[in-house]
Amino acid sequence: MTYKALIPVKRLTEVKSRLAPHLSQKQRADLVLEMLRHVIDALQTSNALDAILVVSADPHVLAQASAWGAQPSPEEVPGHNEALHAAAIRERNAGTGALLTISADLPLLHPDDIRQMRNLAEEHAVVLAPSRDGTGTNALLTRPPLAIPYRFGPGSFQLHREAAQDLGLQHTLYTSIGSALDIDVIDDLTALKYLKAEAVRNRNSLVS
Ligand SMILES: Nc1nc2c(ncn2[C@@H]2O[C@H](COP(=O)(O)OP(=O)(O)OP(=O)(O)O)[C@@H](O)[C@H]2O)c(=O)[nH]1
Ligand SMILES: C=C(OP(=O)(O)O)C(=O)O
Repeated sequence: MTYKALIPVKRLTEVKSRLAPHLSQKQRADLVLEMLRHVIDALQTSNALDAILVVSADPHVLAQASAWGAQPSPEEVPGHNEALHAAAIRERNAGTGALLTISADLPLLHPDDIRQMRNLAEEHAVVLAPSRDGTGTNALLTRPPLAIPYRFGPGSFQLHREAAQDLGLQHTLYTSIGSALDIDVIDDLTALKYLKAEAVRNRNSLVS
């Protein structure tokens, strides 16, 4: 079965508006590209995926994705959920068995996070990775693509979980420091400093 990742990325002129009081537009664009590269690297290193697609309307994002070994996927329909839906339809029609739709702004994501979500997907049609505050969806693994509709936005975690429940699908949660910390507001950048050290300690304890 073919497993692929979809990473949605806005136009760089529009990213991280919640950080605008603290960072210039260039700083926000550079931050997004730095985190995107980290997410692509974690996905590649996991060896758990057959392809990684970056879905964006921004030519610079698509070019960087290609330079980093991901597949550029030009946005066919504008909008977060709409762009992902169009890409997922195309992948389902092409025979892709499962899609890991994952946010581009997860600076502590680790290859083990991907491996563990993929393992969970063997027994569950839907794997949900909530954001740190429990309201967002930082990663959504569905087998097949579009097993549940995309409902990204405020309160998306509950909406995605309710969709799986309403459709009677086997679903489960995956939570780790790496999957839960997405960078949206200035407090997330503060938390990053502390959680990075904790993530390293946790992994060292696992391997020791
Ligand atoms: N391709 C695409 N990706 C999007 C769109 N809207 C959001 N995303 C991506 O979806 C993920 C979550 O997006 P948000 O947190 O809502 O947007 P953001 O730029 O990270 O932050 P804010 O501007 O503060 O909301 C990020 O990877 C975004 O780049 C869209 O319309 N098209
Ligand atoms: C879009 C989402 O999150 P955020 O805007 O907080 O990144 C989401 O979790 O559905």
